[in-house]
Parts: sequence; structure tokens; C-alpha cells
Amino acid sequence: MSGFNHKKYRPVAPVQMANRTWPDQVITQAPSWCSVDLRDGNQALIEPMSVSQKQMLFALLVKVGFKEIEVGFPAASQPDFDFVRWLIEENQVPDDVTLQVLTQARPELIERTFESLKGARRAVVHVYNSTSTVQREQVFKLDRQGIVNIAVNGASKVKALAEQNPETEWVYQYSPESFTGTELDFAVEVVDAVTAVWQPTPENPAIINLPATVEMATPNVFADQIEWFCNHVQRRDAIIVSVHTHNDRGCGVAAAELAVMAGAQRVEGTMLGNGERTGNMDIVTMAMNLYSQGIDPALYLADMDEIVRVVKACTQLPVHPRHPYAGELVYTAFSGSHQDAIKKCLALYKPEQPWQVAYLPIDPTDLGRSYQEVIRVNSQSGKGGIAYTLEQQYGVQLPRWLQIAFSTVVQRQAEVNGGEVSPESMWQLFNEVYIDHQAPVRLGAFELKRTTHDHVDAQLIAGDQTIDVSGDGHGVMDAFARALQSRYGYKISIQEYSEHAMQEGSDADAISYLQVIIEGQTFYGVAIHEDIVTASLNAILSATNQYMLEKQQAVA
Ligand SMILES: CC(=O)SCCNC(=O)CCNC(=O)[C@H](O)C(C)(C)COP(=O)(O)OP(=O)(O)OC[C@H]1O[C@@H](n2cnc3c(N)ncnc32)[C@H](O)[C@@H]1OP(=O)(O)O
Ligand SMILES: CC(C)C(=O)C(=O)O
Repeated sequence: MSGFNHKKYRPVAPVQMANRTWPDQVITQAPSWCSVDLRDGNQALIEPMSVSQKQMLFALLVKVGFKEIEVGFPAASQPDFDFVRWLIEENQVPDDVTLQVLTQARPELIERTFESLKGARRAVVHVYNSTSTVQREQVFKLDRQGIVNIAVNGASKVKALAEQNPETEWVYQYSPESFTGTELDFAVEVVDAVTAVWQPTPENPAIINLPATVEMATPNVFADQIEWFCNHVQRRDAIIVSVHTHNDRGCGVAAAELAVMAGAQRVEGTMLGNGERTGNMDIVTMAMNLYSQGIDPALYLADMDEIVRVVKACTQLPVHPRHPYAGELVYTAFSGSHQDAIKKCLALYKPEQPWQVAYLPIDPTDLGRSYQEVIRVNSQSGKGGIAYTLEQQYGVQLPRWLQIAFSTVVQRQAEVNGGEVSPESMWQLFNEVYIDHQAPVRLGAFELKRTTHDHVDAQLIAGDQTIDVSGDGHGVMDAFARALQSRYGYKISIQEYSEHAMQEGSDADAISYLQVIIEGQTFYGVAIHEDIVTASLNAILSATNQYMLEKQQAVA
């Protein structure tokens, strides 16, 4: 028992449809988009946007490529009215962009709306009234015919004013607001009554916008509603079916996607989903979902950080770090197995091939994000992520045996500090643990002789003392290890060795990695030098110095 009184709520009745076709449809092209950021988004803000914020957001929407932008509810407030006037009078609307404005189906508001649009080249006048059962009964206290009358009167007023202002190319839009709470046959009845007034044609279509003003059911129910509506509405070829979903159940994007499969041609929404209550349908997410399926989203979203910056500045709302596609953490893997898989896939990825990288549905660089942000290290990370970070940032390609050893060191550090280990602190740790061991002895001059075997004569510097050592072996490393052994008496057995150039070109530094066993204990040494032999000898010294220091400390 949850303790909730779930009997308080009634489920939405499913649509009775024996032959629904939308589940078999595949989206192959982007719908027409309409941004309602400046209207539905704005009306949901604690503090509505200032004129300069509206101007900034409008500029972004144009840059992103919207061809229809609902810029406000000009009859509602002077700032909205003034903004529309500014756009028109200051010639701010590109030729391929159409302004859209919203009005209730009330004559005085429609008049004011047309006033605001004087001189517009082209405009969508969007008129709405609520049609849902609950609004009919409790808000408007009208029967079905009364609601149809509001819609028809509003549509007639719009048509009359449009005809009086022929210098503008008018597009009519009607929304049966609260469509998802409206009986489907009644939604069709109202819309048919409106289009009977407007008489749209295939050449001059009207937009019929079906809003999930409140998202009330699973997205498949919305898709059924859209398909049912499309099958029953009159003048289907003369109307553009648009949807406008909200996100009350967290499925605003899914509902719009299924609605497109069910016949919707146009989608209204906002950038990153600001809007009433839980928000409007997020166009960025829906467009990027299309993109990730190989479909041109018909919007330019490549500069995602700029989009996030402007939307945040205009709405004064944060963007969740895990917001689909746009959040700062969505291309970041902390967990070890994810990092390992990403690292392996990225290493195999070739730009001419289709994108196929585990855990990354799209290439972060498409949105201006860098691969450096993809893998970040904390206590949940593994060797793959650590190795990836060091390679990306510092050009070191740790051999597998050192990845294993170093990941334990990093893990310990992450557990102690309790947070993320930055690339800088990881590199510092790597240096401290494997490279920076210059005492008790460091390498001075040395000479190699190669005959049937290798011979090394080297000077070791210990404080102000110089110690000569020499040894023979199979290879320089072996010879040097034997030289140290004969001088200090402990046995050095080389277990693993690896080296590579750190940058391209002949003047590149080389790095040597070494694993040795000294008196039964494992040590790792790493050294970087322009000369590969020097790097290798220093790597041995780095390991042996660790052993000698430990021994000295044990004695002390
Ligand atoms: C789902 C949506 O997002 S719809 C858009 C909602 N957005 C907004 O409302 C923001 C802007 N709106 C406003 O600023 C105000 O509502 C205004 C200025 C437009 C109108 O203000 P007012 O007339 O003072 O008040 P209000 O909006 O409460 O009007 C309600 C009246 O209009 C009627 N009404 C409400 N919506 C509509 C409509 N779409 N068509 C016709 N009449 C309507 C109501 O029945 C009510 O009538 P009553 O006064 O006889 O009871
Ligand atoms: C006016 C309509 C389209 C609306 O904003 C809604 O229903 O959410």
C-alpha cells in the first residue's frame, strides 16, 4: 500500500481503433518546426523575458533555422505587442521566416492582434479556445454548441480582419486547446466548423494544431488520437496537422514523435523544453533524435553550448547536466566498463564509416563537444578511462600492465578525495609514483659498447659523489641492470618493458615504461627523454631508487 488514494484518479480511456497504422510507420524526414519559446515558453517564466532577452532569443531561433516562430501573445500585454512591432518596424524578420502570434477567440483580442501585425510580410494568426470536457463544464459552463460558437466566431473575426488587411500574406491556425481532454468526435466537429469558415485549400492550407495541453496518457494514446483525428477530419488535404505536446508525464518528445508517425506534419515546441509546468516538447531533443537516426533535422544545432548559453540567459532557468544531448555530462563516462568500451570503439572509428561507438549515441564533436570531456575519472572508473585520459591529454600510451597498476593508485586517490580526479592531478600522480625518483642516485654520463653482447659503463651521481658502474648483458637494459646489481648487490629482474615516441617527428621525446622485480618486490619506473636509451636507463633507476629508498626508510 503506497498510502496514496489512487482511486482519486481515473485512467484515460484508450481510443477504440481496430486498424491503427502508425505503429508501422517510420519517420524519414523532419516535420516542419515551430518554436513557441517566445510565447508558451515565456508565459511560463517566473519573470517574463525582457525585450532584450526576447531579441536575443529570437536571433538564436533564426540562427538555428526556424521558419515559423510564435513570438508572443500581443493582445495580452504591451511588452508582447511592442516586441511584435519592433520585429516588423525594424525589419528584423528574415524573408524566409514567418511570425506567428497567439490569441484567444475573443473579438477584441483578435483586433489587437491584427493591429500588432500591421505591415508584416507574412504572419500566422493562431486562435484557440478550450474544447475539453472539463473546461466546457467547469470553466466556460457551455455545451458543445456553445464552444463551437466561440471557435467559429473567432475564426470569422480572423478571416474578416485578414481580408481587410490584404497587404500581409495570412496563414490561419486554430487549436482546440486541451485536445487530449476532448472527445475525439467533438474535436473533429469544432475543427470542421472552423475550416468551414476559413475554407482552406491544398494551395492555401490552414494549420490545425492539436495540443496535449496537459499530457494525460501514454504516447501511444496520443498517437491514436492523432491518427483518428486525421482519418475523420474534413478537408484533410487542405490542413496542416500540427502537434503541440507538453511534458507532464515526461513523454512530451515521445508523444510528438509518435504523433508524426500518426500523420502530424508540423511540431511546436521550445528549445530545451521550457514551458508550462514540466515544460513544452523539447525541439532540441526531438531534432537530435532524428539526427541520430541519419535524418536531416532541418535545424542547425551544432553550436550546442551557444544554444544552452542563450536559452539559460533568456529563461533564467538552469539546464540539467543530464539534459538529452545538451547537458554538460551527457557525453561523459565515469564508470570503468563504459570508459573501456568507448576507448576501444573510438580507437577503431574511422570518420568515413557510420558512427558506431558504444555508449555514445552521437558523436560529441558534432555538437562542439570534445572527446576530452567524454571520459572523466572518479572512484567508479577503470584502467581504460585513465589510460584514455592520459593519452588524450599527455600523449602517453600506457602498456596494459601499467594501466592495471596505475588504476589502483588512481582509485585509491579518488576514494580518499571522494570526487573526480582531474587529468592534471592524474598526471601529477603518475609523475610522483613512476617518474620523479631521482634519488638516491641519478644517471650521469654513460657509454655503450656492442659486440657479441652489450656492455655499459655509466656514472651514477649520488649527491656530490660520482659512482662508476659497468655491466654486460643481453641488451642495454640487461647490461645496466647487471651493473647496478654488481654495485649494490640486489637482484633486478626485468619483467616488462615498453617504449614509444611521444609526439610525431624526429625531435620527439621518447618514453620508457618498465616493470622490475627487486628482491621479490614489484616496482615500476617510467622516464621521458629525447634519447630512448637514456629514457630506458632512467626508467630502471626510477624503479631501483624506489627500492633503495624503501630499504633506507626501513633501516631508519
Ligand atoms: C494552453 C495555453 O497556453 S493557452 C495560452 C495561455 N496564455 C495566456 O493566457 C497568457 C496571456 N493571457 C493574458 O494575459 C490574459 O489571459 C488576457 C490578457 C489575454 C485576457 O485577460 P482577461 O480577459 O482579463 O482574463 P482571462 O484570461 O482570465 O479571461 C478569461 C475569460 O476569457 C474567456 N476565455 C478564455 N480563453 C478563451 C479563449 N481561448 N477564447 C475565448 N474566450 C476565452 C474565459 O471564458 C473567461 O471568460 P469570462 O470572463 O466570461 O469568465
Ligand atoms: C494555445 C495552445 C496551443 C497551447 O499553448 C497549449 O495547448 O498548450
